Amino acid sequence: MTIQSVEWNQETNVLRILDQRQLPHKVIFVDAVSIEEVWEAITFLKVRGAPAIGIAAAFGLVLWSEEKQSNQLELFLDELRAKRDYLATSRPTAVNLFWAIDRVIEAAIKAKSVEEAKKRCVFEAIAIQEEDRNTCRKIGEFGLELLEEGDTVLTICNAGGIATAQYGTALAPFYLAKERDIELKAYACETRPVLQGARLTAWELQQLGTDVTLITDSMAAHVLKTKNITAVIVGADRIAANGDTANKIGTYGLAILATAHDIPFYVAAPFSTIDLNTSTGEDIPIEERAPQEVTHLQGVALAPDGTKVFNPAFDVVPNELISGIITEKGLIEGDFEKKLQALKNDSVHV
Ligand SMILES: CSC[C@@H](O)[C@@H](O)C(=O)COP(=O)(O)O
Repeated sequence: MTIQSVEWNQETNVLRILDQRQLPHKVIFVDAVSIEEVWEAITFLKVRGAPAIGIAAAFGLVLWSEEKQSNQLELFLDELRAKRDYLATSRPTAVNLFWAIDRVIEAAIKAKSVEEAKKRCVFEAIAIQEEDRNTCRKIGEFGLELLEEGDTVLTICNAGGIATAQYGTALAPFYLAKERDIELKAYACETRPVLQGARLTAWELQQLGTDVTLITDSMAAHVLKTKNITAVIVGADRIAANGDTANKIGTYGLAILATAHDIPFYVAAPFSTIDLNTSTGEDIPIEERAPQEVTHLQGVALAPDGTKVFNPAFDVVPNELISGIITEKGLIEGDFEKKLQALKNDSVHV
């Protein structure tokens, strides 16, 4: 059984969170018992990766609702909405956060009593997590169809099982390949400044028994030119209506490099990451994080005191550089705008 980034305990009302800041050296779980602790866990990257952030936030609302003593439904729902707004301030880019907490609110407002609203909150959060597991498995299946035995994939950041309910998005094909005894190889960009590639992807693929080679981000061009890379596959934090995709800083550069070397560049993401209310990548809010992430490495200062820093956590890949978007409904290619719109609220497949 793979490690779960977020696990809800129905008996104790505790949310167990894998503290991803401690990986790969320590596999430590922390217990969140309040909505504030969930906010803190998301903001400071104990839990990270778009789908996992959404799942954690949904359970954050559950934690609040389970604690709330009230018989007045309207008051309860007003406060729940305020807590939704509070959680929405934890990180700005991954749209799964807003999607998940809005789903919990939509479920709760159908209730006729506080008791029922509380039950609906738990039910919805569990459903979001369960659905994500199934969704990621399907992404893995569709992703694997693009690959053959012996292929090598380059990725960035960590879009793996610990960034989702299970399997991951960009890493999901590796899980499916392992089940089917198909050998795939991976190159993982270390992903400065927070090193999700080195700390998380290298660790996760090692656990899986996949042949993974770690490179620094600046080696990507050389590797794409010389290492017979079949495809670049990355995750996403938000996909705009026209297909422009925000993902971990460095992803845009990889898309340019993949295009220059005539290597397909795929985005793997669930439909919960597609935001039709955001028209283009220009409208996606890009999180800027603390300068210390750049000036320091694991607490050790690299730059002189007072160095000016720019630290955007994400960048945006324009749709024309994307060969296809691997979703739970299949591979989307071509006119993203039209196809995303048609598929988003529809049960049909590509
Ligand atoms: C399946 S996770 C997809 C994305 O959220 C992932 O690629 C990513 O960029 C995560 O950034 P992070 O800052 O670690 O939350």
